[in-house]
Amino acid sequence: MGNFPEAGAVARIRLFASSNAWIEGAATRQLDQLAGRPDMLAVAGMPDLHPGHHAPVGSAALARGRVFPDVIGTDIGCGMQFWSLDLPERRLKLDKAVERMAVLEGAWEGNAAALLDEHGLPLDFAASLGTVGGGNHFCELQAVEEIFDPATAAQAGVVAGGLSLLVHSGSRGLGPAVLAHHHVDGTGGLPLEGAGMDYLADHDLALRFARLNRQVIAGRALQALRTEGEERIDNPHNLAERQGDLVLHRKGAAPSDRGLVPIPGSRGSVTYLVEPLPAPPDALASLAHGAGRKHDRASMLGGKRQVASNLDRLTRNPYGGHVICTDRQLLLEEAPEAYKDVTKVVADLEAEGLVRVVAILRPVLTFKTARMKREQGRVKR
Ligand SMILES: Nc1nc2c(ncn2[C@@H]2O[C@H](COP(=O)(O)O)[C@@H](O)[C@H]2O)c(=O)[nH]1
Ligand SMILES: [Mn+2]
Repeated sequence: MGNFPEAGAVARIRLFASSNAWIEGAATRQLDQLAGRPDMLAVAGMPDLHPGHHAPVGSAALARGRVFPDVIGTDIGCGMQFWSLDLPERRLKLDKAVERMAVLEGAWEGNAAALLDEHGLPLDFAASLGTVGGGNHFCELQAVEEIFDPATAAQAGVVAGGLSLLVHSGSRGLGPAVLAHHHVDGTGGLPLEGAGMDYLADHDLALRFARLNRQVIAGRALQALRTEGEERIDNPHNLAERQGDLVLHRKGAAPSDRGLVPIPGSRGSVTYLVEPLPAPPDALASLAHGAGRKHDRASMLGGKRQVASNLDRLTRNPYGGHVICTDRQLLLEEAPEAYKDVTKVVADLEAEGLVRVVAILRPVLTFKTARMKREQGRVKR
């Protein structure tokens, strides 16, 4: 992982963003606080950096002999899964697809318990396997906008006129249960020996649950679209990775050591498919995982923006595509304007020599889950 200062010394901090990148002071302060935790060797901030609960989203942190569950947070294993479809864009019947993809709102009708059992995973959250979950999770059908490197794009099944699916979801109820079980007060984390290893064992189950969840969601979407497809990329961005006595934490940071990486912007902007380049050790084998939030949820619900938005506008995208989401509040919170400009984020990664753009994809149909009725009621009060 490179030569970093020894534990006890000041951890190295590196921000991979241009001076005009949109990065809040609160996020850089969180990056400094992360670097000040015990046994921390190095932290990296990506251009999608924004404030998180216990650590900034868009960051990676390397520690010796210690793991920090609160840094990874509740949605352990959340990530992006990319599928190529055997359906050319010219054969897509968008109206039918909009109608059929709505099936994702309900529970999966398959045998979740049997599948989890087969994968050696706990059954406690079987009911949510194959569901997208709320917030900024999504399942999105995408079309090819531009290909810069056809040979590399073909490795991910991206060809002119083709369609792909990007699934963003995590470990549903399992991640929060794992964090609650290994709760630590304060910012001291857990020593790797003992309690830290116990956490990592449960964390790994949540990581595997999250990947399986994305696979089931993709399978349901393919069935709804009456097509077949192939999983090409699975890139988790909330995870801890142990390498000997080192622990690499990623909080909303995409691993750059697993092949091509999709970097989505929002339901109203493009996704970049990038190839990671050999990077300096300071980057901690990580990249931006998206555009990153520019405005928090509360400010997206504020006067001006809300007045200007009707449901029709909110459920269309600038490319003529559709958004399936029956929850107006969520549509506002997750409006494209809530996010930074993904083109600038990717330009910063390119300028830092971390990636090369392989292709650009545009959103055709985005599915977002409506909040549960009970939750909606709580928010309104
Ligand atoms: N293509 C889409 N991208 C989206 C959508 N909603 C959010 N996003 C992007 O994904 C990341 C995910 O962030 P995370 O911190 O929740 O893991 C976010 O930063 C946005 O850039 C969408 O509907 N479609
Ligand atoms: Mn995520």
